Amino acid sequence: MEVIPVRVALRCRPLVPKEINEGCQSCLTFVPGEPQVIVGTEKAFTYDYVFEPTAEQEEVFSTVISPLLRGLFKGYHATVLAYGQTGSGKTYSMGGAYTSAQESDPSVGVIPRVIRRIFEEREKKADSEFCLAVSYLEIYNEDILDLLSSSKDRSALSIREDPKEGIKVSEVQCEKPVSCL
Ligand SMILES: Nc1ncnc2c1ncn2[C@@H]1O[C@H](COP(=O)(O)OP(=O)(O)OP(=O)(O)O)[C@@H](O)[C@H]1O
Repeated sequence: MEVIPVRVALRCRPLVPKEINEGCQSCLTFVPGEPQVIVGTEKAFTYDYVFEPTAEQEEVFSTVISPLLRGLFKGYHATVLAYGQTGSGKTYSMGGAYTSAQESDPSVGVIPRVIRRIFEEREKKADSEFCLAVSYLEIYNEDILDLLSSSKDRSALSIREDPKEGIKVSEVQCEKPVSCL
């Protein structure tokens, strides 16, 4: 059987206070023990994982992200894509609204948890050589912006296809330690 290297997780967030005040109601039913939701009364959708509103960040992380991190340390690439309409919880799940003061807070999301785990793993594997680098891009109104750029008026970057390196964003800032250069 062909292995599909893409997994889809559905996370349903709790109603936010504004929705509760407006009298909104959840329209999803969760099928116990199955990664399946029913919208209304009859439309059923099945995913690789389904998280109910009560699921906490730790559960999402240990179920969906931890296997990717195990793969990462065996040399595989990993991509996590948050997709959903505005207000559906992408920033919350990815942990984009995170400050260093909240580092150990159970509410922190995927990104700070991944970073913590990578550094912990690096400590454990003292016999391996690591090179950690980071870039941070935003696509806004179809423009690609470099969030690590300190220049005040960030100009949009372009995507190019390099015969050797493949598709890349030219001139993106990549923060890496001197030992990796
Ligand atoms: N699992 C959750 N538990 C509790 N609150 C949540 C959860 N997911 C999202 N929220 C809350 O719902 C609101 C909207 O979430 P968020 O800002 O993450 O949405 P978004 O998908 O990033 O929206 P946008 O596309 O507009 O940036 C926020 O107030 C957030 O705190």
